[in-house]
Amino acid sequence: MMQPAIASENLSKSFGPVAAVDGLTLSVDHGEIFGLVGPDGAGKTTTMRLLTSIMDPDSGQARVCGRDTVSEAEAVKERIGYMSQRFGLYPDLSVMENMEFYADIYGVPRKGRAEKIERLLSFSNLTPFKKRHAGNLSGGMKQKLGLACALIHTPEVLFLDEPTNGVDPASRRDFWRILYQLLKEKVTIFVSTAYLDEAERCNRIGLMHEGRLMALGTPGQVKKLMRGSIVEVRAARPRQAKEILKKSLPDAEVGLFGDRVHVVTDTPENTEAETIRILSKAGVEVSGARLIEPSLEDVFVSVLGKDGGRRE
Ligand SMILES: Nc1ncnc2c1ncn2[C@@H]1O[C@H](COP(=O)(O)OP(=O)(O)OP(=O)(O)O)[C@@H](O)[C@H]1O
Repeated sequence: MMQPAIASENLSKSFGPVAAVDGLTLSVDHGEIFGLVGPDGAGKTTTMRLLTSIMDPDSGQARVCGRDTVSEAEAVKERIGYMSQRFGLYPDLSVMENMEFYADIYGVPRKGRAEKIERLLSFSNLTPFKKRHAGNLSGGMKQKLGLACALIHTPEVLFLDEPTNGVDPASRRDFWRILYQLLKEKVTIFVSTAYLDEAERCNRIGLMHEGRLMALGTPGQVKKLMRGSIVEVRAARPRQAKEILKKSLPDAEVGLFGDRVHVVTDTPENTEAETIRILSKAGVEVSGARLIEPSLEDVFVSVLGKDGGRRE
């Protein structure tokens, strides 16, 4: 039987009193795109560092491409690509020179190297910019160059730590198109993100909070973990509507999602009518209340608590 691309068992790492990664057990198959989702400080970066053999765990173990991340760290590093949050691009070097630099670092053979760089530049739509200094690229283009550099040695597994953080929506879509192309070429992708719309695009996701996996499965399976139903309320003054509903419905969970108020309840039929009644009585104009399918964001709030699970 083929080994999974990534397999970890009870992987743990603490920094003083903080359990950054706490008993992480998961496995990712070849050709899969797996999303690690969680708020800032959840332990995503530490997980990446453990799986990419940059840091050793305190306990537990992990195998990547069939190799142990501690005793066979070099073999792991040869087979993976890693784009960290502070991926080192050289601003004074051109796009092309950055690629050359990483090709040297990874020991990519001279023979066939030029073709490979050309192919990666074209793949990431950077060919027209190959002479431009990396420092003068837009945020989205920098991320694409980072990706191209992480792919220079044809890795089997690609680790991407919040690759689209702070990138505009159009560039994020563009970046994901490239990731899907890579999947077609049978690269396994392990990506962390704080964006839930991106999590929806993964084959499977792990929801991480305070170093632990709170949920693991396809986005559809994770959504089924949601307790209760959601009534979405559209009101003229959503913030005020949220506060009023919070006070009037102490047993329900009330949150603001964009300009909509979500009320989590076990009795959706009653709640639909009740929210309209409560808000109308308080003088807040309501244009509708209806039962909706939970999004991953709803699940996130329901699993992690009202603050979204941020660790200070
Ligand atoms: N080198 C370190 N020394 C001390 N504490 C650390 C170190 N690295 C991480 N931590 C702590 O471990 C916890 C998890 O951090 P980690 O960076 O893995 O989370 P994250 O989910 O990647 O968040 P972010 O997106 O902000 O990087 C945090 O409380 C963080 O402060």
